Amino acid sequence: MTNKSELEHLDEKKIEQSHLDDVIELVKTTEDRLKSHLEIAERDLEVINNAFDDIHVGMDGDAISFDAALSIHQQQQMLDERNNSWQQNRQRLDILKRLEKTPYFARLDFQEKGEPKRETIYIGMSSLTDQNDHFLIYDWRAPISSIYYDGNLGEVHYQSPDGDQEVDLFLKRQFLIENGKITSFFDTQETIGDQMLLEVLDEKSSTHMKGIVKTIQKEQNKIIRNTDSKLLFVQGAAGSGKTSAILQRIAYLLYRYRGNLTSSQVVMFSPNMLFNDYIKDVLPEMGEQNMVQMTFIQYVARRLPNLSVETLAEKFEHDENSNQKQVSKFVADNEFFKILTNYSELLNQSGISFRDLKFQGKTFISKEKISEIYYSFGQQYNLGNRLDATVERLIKMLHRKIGAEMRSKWVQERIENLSQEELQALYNTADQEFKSGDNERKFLARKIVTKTMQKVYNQINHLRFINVSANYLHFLQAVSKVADLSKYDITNEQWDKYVNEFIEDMNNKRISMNNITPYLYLYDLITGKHGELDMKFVFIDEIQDYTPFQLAYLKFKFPRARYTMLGDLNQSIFTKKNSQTLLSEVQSLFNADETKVVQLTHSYRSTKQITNYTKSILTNGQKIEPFNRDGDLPNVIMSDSIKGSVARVVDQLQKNYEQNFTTAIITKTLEEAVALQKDLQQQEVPATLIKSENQRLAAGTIVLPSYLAKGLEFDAVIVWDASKDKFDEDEQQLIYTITSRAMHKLTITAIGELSQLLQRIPEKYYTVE
Ligand SMILES: Nc1ncnc2c1ncn2[C@@H]1O[C@H](COP(=O)(O)OP(=O)(O)OP(=O)(O)O)[C@@H](O)[C@H]1O
Repeated sequence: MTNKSELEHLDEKKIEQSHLDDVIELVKTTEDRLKSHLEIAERDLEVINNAFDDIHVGMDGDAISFDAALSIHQQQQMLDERNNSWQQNRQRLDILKRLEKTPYFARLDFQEKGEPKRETIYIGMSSLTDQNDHFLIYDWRAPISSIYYDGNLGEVHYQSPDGDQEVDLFLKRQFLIENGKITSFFDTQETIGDQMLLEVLDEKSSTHMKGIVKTIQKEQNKIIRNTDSKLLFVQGAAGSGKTSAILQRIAYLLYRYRGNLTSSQVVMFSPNMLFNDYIKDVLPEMGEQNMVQMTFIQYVARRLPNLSVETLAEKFEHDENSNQKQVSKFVADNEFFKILTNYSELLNQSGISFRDLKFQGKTFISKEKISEIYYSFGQQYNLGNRLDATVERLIKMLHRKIGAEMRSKWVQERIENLSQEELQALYNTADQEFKSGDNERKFLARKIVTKTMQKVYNQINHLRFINVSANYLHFLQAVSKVADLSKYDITNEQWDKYVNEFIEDMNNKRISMNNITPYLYLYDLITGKHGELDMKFVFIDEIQDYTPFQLAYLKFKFPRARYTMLGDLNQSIFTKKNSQTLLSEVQSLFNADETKVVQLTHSYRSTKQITNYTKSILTNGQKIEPFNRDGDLPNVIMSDSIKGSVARVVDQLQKNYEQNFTTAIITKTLEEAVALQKDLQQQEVPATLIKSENQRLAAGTIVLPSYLAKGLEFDAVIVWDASKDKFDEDEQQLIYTITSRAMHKLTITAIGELSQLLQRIPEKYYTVE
């Protein structure tokens, strides 16, 4: 830079700072205005609440007059409205407080095609207008803001509600602002310049994920702003910003469809609960509410509270032999989904198993009778309305039974033996009067029988008379007759074994991950349960760990939703898929013209040195391009005993600490994590053991098993015990997942000899100590 241009730059900075000061001033006045609105609203709420109390006090006994009821209703409505607007204003105030520190991060100068004048706009986390509705800040999600992320200078396009718009872009300026002061700014030709990205990526990791609004990349912007695909499938390398991009996408969608979309109509399936905790601040920091978030296991297991469902740890540490693998593959397949769907159609003629409905230990309506009723409805009925009609009929029978039962001996005896308190509890009012003793008896008899029969009523309404496990068992038994198992390399004996394991599990009140989804699917088909029609967007992260069956089931459960699926086929730690099969299986669930596939190949998380190392682990890997950020080469520490290796880990922790790096030590299994943390404790090295997904990430050194590290990232990672034969050949993806968690520093430890999977990596990519 010449002196002149330096001077110009300084002048320019002054002008920008003075503009920034003006904007901050306006933010502050807007804040003050809002605060006084809030105070008034709070006082109003108090007044309404007090009035409410007065109405309640004014009511005589239980009889509510029509006027009082109306008044309560009106007051309630008013209260709700005020509460809502108070809530909205509160949220807006939080946003303004953030804007006060950093109102915007970019400026664009452009001229819209056909317009006479150039325009200058500033882009920030949220929009801000002055008294004349003139925009001082544009929300990063506004249509025009798109050109900040997408375009180079010159002619660029963006999508507005009126269609494609063309503009001539003259200037793209980025600001770094701290507490209301511009620390630096730079004009860029590029999409989002490397300089700003580099500064962001150089920051330290934290126990909570950060938003990426200022530096969204062009490819990521495509994902964020896509609105026309039914299925948006994102394949991205480790650290390519898949998770970051979907969180921004959710914020974008909530903005774009404001008024028609609420956060409860967006659900995200994530790899584990630890990850949920990790990402939970991103949306609130953008002024949006979090979506519904859960893991697939949570989603299915909550429907079967009486069965214990295989856990993440059990699933990961359960070693299958090759026969079992074949069966697991078959029951996880799309084909199996179809077989089950077809089987359910046969059930419309015959075959559903029922349970006796019991009352006081005796059969009240037998399963044969229920079956007779169920199949008495004509061919035009489907499974769902057949069941509804059956429920209706059973309830009628129950009512008849109540009438008959009222005269029975046990009821008469019960009435005679009622204590004064019990009597009082049965009467509608304390001083209830009856025309005759007979009337009173009838009243009490009905109350007693209805109360006792309530259980049966609940059983009918909750469909307890359907024997779900017997139905599922019949289905499993029928599979070997309706499907050609040899096509899947499965013998009849192997299949029988699988069926017997299901029976054994049921006897022990357990269910495997393999069975739970087909089990629920059959239940839903029998009960005719429609999916959740209200859900508008479904996000599935780490898609590679889902089976085609599970995906088909989710599609069935959320039939109207648009899907965003993200994954990295190189990180399949459960399904161990190594090809594009998943993508084609997923695509088969959607129309090709409604599907969009996006590839993210740049990896932002790790230094160039770490990415070069981790990508060499993959022999069949996708294209991965490191981001040009420098750091140390990964180091491999060889020891000849566990004790020696622990001592070296302690040294490395100290070195990382000196560089201000937080370290995660990742072990393959939970057992190893527990043992290692104990060893560290003995050496008085503090480290938190994360042994379950229900825990939270802690600050400082942590030790955790591989399957809990999914989706997370740490300044420094130490891979514990990557010794020879520790990882099988098909566990390439697992070791890739572990190592790719490191942002700035990666260390591998091994005892005796290094894992054969890591020996293949070219020596130039690491050092050995
Ligand atoms: N455009 C961006 N600007 C700034 N940081 C980014 C950007 N994209 C990604 N990052 C950073 O890169 C890191 C990795 O991002 P993220 O966790 O979203 O990747 P991922 O593809 O979901 O990774 P994985 O599949 O390995 O879990 C995060 O620290 C994120 O903040």
